[in-house]
Amino acid sequence: MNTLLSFKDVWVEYGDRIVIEKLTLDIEAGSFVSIVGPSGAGKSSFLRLILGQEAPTQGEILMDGTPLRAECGPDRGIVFQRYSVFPHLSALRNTMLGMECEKSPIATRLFGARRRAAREEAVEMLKAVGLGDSLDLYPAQMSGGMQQRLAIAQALVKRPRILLLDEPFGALDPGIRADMHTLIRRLWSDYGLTIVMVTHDIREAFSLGTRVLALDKRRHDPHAPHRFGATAVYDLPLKDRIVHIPDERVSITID
Ligand SMILES: Nc1ncnc2c1ncn2[C@@H]1O[C@H](COP(=O)(O)OP(=O)(O)OP(=O)(O)O)[C@@H](O)[C@H]1O
Repeated sequence: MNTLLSFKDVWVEYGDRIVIEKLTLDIEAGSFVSIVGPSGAGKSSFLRLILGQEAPTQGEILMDGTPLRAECGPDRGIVFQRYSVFPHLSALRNTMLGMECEKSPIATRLFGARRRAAREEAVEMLKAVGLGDSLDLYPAQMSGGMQQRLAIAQALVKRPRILLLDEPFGALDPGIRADMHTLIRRLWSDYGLTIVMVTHDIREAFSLGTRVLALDKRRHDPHAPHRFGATAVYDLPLKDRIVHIPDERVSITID
């Protein structure tokens, strides 16, 4: 087992409200972890911890054995249910922007050969998500499914190792969802990603995940619901969907 992330007795508290408590678990490189749980159980907080947008109140999170930096890095990308993309930019500019911000944080614009290289990478990524014919469209001219494809391209163009998905398909029609499931499986495999996905759809959790993790409170105080936080109450590994780990990148086959 090649552990990518380790949570060691992690707690998240906001003032006197405990949201996550005593969370200890490892996430294997190349796995696809589905996170389920009731509303308010701390699923998005869990993603924010991995993203580095938030630091644990207690405990520690290790990535490759070293403490995770409490800042968003290019090694982690995220896709939300909606509104991830910029409405005033075309699909191509939306996809290039991530690279421009990273490589030119002040001007957020690249020039000359670097710009041409970024454009090529963005076009490749848009092709990979099925938007090769929509480079010049603006989000308002796209369907919900196309916008989510764009959000995925935007996250993946920075070549993250970990892709975080926060109910990414929740707002889509069932037929489009099925297409998106096929897409995300392919990208997971092609790019050797480790995926952590929050979903309210239990079927989706089981059909995509190599592991399903349920976050919920083990203890309730009806007079003070904020006193206890959620932790991993179920942690179910699903068949052998993870495989070879050549070098550091991971290749995956799905049975
Ligand atoms: N910055 C914050 N300050 C105070 N409380 C917060 C903050 N962020 C989240 N919370 C609280 O933490 C709890 C967990 O929120 P979180 O969004 O992680 O839950 P969730 O499981 O993702 O919920 P949902 O399924 O409804 O999206 C909620 O009670 C929320 O009100």
